[in-house]
Amino acid sequence: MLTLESATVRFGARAALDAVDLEVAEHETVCVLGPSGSGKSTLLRVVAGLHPPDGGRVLLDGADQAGVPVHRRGLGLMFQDHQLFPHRDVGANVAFGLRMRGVSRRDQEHRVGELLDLVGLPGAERRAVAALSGGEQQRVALARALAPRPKLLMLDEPLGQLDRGLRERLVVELRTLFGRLGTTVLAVTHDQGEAFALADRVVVMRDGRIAQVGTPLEVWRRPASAFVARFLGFDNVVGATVAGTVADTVWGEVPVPGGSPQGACDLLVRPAGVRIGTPEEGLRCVVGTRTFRGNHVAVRLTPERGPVLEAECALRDAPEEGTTVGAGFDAAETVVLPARP
Ligand SMILES: Nc1ncnc2c1ncn2[C@@H]1O[C@H](COP(=O)(O)OP(=O)(O)OP(=O)(O)O)[C@@H](O)[C@H]1O
Repeated sequence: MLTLESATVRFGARAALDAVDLEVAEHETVCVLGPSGSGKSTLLRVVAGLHPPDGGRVLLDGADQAGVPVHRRGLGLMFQDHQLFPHRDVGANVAFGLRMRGVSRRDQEHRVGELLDLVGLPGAERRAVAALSGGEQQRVALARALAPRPKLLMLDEPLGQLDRGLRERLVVELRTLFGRLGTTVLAVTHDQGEAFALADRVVVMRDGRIAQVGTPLEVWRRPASAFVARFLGFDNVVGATVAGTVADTVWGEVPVPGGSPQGACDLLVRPAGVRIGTPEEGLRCVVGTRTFRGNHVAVRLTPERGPVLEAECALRDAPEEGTTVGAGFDAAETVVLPARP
């Protein structure tokens, strides 16, 4: 339904979007992720028609959108810079897009009621926007974006300003809602947790290019590069040379899954794949900080050689800070990443 063909946007000599190809299928939720400045908002703005591409094309249902203004693209926008109208009540905010399209007053009222039920704010039509909590305002903004039944809903940091607990709850609600409505969604977020919980596919961006596209599970299991691995929060990445099922690294020999690419590469060892034993077993390390994360502990280990290692262990197995332990590696939790460029 949405196709980007080699979409390019330049600011001066720099490409904020560098020949990006992307397809979003009908009923699909795609989340674009990436560090600050990687081009996420630029991608959304090009699709929305808020910024013309300097090269390439944007197609919606096969139709080239060159020259088509924002309000003619059939999109629902929920952008940070499209805040609610503070002096209008909830009903008037949700009805905005319908009024613009000349929908009759009766139909507007009916649709607004429907939308408010849908986003969990039944009967809120006459409430003042300023008197709503952040989460409620977010729901109103969503109802407003959905009201004209857009063919594509575009969200920019949809839950950005909300606190963590509320975000986690809303993200599940959104996913259920989009599934039920069959809405096609393109969302941008810098929060990986949010993207992974919401998306059918995630797009990881770096310097205006796509670093990886895949389902959350694919990207999580097999990051395409050291960049993606680090972006996902995996810091145990070292240079390695793989021969058979063994990677030679600064940490010593690390077992890797059968069928891994051979030769020079980057190697990711997930924290769950670092086993902590006695100093006689494996790589000698001094135990640094321990961070309690609900049902496990993240332990930072300083090995006798090579970069810091993060290990994950059960609460009762967490070693004392300052003690010396031995680290072993589990092949099932290692991923051979493509060679460095
Ligand atoms: N109007 C503009 N003029 C000049 N440069 C711009 C403009 N808009 C964006 N850029 C540059 O383009 C690059 C991509 O910006 P963009 O806002 O798309 O990134 P982003 O991934 O959305 O970042 P963030 O997460 O911080 O919002 C950045 O280097 C940014 O400085």
